[in-house]
Amino acid sequence: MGGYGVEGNKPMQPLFETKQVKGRVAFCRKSVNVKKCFKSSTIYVGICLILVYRLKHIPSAEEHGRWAWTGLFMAELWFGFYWILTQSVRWNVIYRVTFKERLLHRNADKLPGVDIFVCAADPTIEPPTLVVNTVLSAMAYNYPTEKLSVYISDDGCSELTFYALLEAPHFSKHWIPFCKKFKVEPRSPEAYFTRHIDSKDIIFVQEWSAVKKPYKEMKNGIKSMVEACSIRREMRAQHKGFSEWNSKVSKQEHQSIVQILIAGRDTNAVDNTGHRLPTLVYMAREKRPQWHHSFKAGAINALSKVSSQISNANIIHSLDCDMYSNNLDTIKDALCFFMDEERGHKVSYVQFPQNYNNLKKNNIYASPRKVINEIEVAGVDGYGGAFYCGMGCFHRRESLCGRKYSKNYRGEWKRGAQKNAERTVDELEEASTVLANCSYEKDTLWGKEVMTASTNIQDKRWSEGLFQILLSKYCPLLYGYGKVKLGARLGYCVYLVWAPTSSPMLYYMIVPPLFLLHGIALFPELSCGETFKTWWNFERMWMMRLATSYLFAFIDNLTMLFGLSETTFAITAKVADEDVLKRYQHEIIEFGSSSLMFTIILTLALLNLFSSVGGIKKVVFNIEFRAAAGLIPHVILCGVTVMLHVPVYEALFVRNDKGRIPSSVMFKSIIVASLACLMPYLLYN
Ligand SMILES: O=c1ccn([C@@H]2O[C@H](COP(=O)(O)OP(=O)(O)O[C@H]3O[C@H](CO)[C@@H](O)[C@H](O)[C@H]3O)[C@@H](O)[C@H]2O)c(=O)[nH]1
Ligand SMILES: [Mn+2]
Repeated sequence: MGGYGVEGNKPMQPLFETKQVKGRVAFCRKSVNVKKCFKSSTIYVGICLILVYRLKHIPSAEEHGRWAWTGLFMAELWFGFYWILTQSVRWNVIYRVTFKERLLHRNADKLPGVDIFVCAADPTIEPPTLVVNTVLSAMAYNYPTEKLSVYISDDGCSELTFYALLEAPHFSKHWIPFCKKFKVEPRSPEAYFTRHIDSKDIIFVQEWSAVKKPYKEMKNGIKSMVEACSIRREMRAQHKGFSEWNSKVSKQEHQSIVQILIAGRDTNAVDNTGHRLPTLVYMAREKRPQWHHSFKAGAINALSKVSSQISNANIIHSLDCDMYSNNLDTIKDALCFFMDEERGHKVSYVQFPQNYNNLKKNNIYASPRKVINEIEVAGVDGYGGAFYCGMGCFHRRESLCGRKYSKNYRGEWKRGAQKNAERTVDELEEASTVLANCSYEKDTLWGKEVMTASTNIQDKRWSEGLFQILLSKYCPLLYGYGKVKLGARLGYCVYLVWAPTSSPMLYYMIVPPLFLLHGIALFPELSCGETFKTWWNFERMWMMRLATSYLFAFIDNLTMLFGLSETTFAITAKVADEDVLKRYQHEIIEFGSSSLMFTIILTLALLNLFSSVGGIKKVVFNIEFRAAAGLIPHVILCGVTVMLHVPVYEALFVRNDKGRIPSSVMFKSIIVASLACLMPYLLYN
């Protein structure tokens, strides 16, 4: 490229800029000041003092509680370590700003092709309407449609999902021009139409209704098909694709299917205003019981091969079937990073933050998204690190296919699928179907280089996968040594150690209450932004997550390590029944299932309740005040735990909706908690 980095005689302006969050300690975006710095130093000193105290006062071998004391020391050591990890991502938070006008000004004629992958896996928990909405949102991105291709991977191999996708081309003819004309946001029709519109512009209101009508028809059509659980005869006859679904096809076992629903170069595939529609492809990769399908990673892998035959775009963007971009220009934002003349070649992928749009004010389930997105991800970025979170990521196809970074390589943006210009749709389908076969990867590097990345299900799956990375040769602390800054490596570890952190937390929730009941002191004698509720909810959920999901993940990892079990991928449900939604609106937590998770939570809650009551009794009636004083911190610790668990007691004693704790869980927990309470008596009397 002639005159690289220079436009005319002036130096070229960058396509993105980096902004440092002012001050060094970004605990919270706005309040960055000396007070916070002071706070973190005090916490640090506090942690050190606790550890010193523990070491100096280890009970002698004859005294009670020596092992418990040592255990608490270990737990506190771990918490201290964890706290230091979390600090690493708070000292160098940066934000990136893009300049899309400059991008278009300099690259209008050489914008690259973009292949968007949408993954779906189960037609019951990921309803076809949901999938089709995500697909439509991707088709309607504000980007030249002839450069856009949307691929859907259906791991559920469901003809209902296929049917829903056949509807997408029709509706997109209304939807895409409407979006472009009125700069609609978000571009998922469902999300858009459920919003309240308040416009006096008559033309807009008319067109709004004119688009909503076919949307409703499409939605109802899909709904009735799903309810009937089968495709009507006359529908089947309309598309050759249905012939793939014969009696032998099941979710676990079937041949590969590739159907091009809109061929991008088909000049008849245009919207209502005569503009070309983006390419749309349905794929269900082959599944055979004897081949491991590697879950979502396997799906992405198959999609990248299939798409290489059809559109072969330089940029790959992946979305989960329940997600959509809330910004119409997301693609251009990503391109500002890839196409920056100075630094673009150093960028292998661009990850956008993932958010949920129905979080309530007090965030009852304490989704850590805000902290992750606004601080931790940006904090790791400050050290030159980047998270890959799955959906919402843009990759260079080349780096996804294993090309190694080289200082001088710039890549060629205008590539694309010219090689396919001569082939017919049938030929393309045939060629790419082979690529979605299980055996295609045999003895090749496909899929071997890709690591299978592995609410409660999500927490467990994540913490499990992350802990696996910690134990693997890719552990950032070691693998990144000399390549990535220490700050980033520590930052990655904040997540990787979720699962093992469950042990010290459980220890803290079980041992001190038991010793309190028995009157043995384990603590020194007493000498304590967002809504308070949000913070409080956060502490509660953090405790519960550690004690359940992360614990399960920890155990699963250990059993896997010893070859006793295999990786699984439990897909998160994307629909909730109305009752549940109503309770969620009122910020009431769900406990209404008899899973082991709730038994553990309730047992711990009861244990702490019993112990606090017993402990308070001891402190009040203890004649020797010095002995009682040592118990006061216990009472406080258990008291705080009890207060954190108030919603659990409510769900047990007060509530009578369907989200309350089932009696089977209650009985189990009472028995276990009572037995645990008797333990100190059995041990020490
Ligand atoms: O065998 C499978 C299993 C899952 N999926 C798809 O993978 C996506 C993620 O599954 P989901 O159950 O929704 O997981 P979440 O925990 O909600 O997803 C988060 O966590 C995943 C990793 O655990 C990331 O890949 C996602 O991008 C991220 O949003 C969904 O679109 C699924 O359809 C498949 O395609 N094949
Ligand atoms: Mn999901």
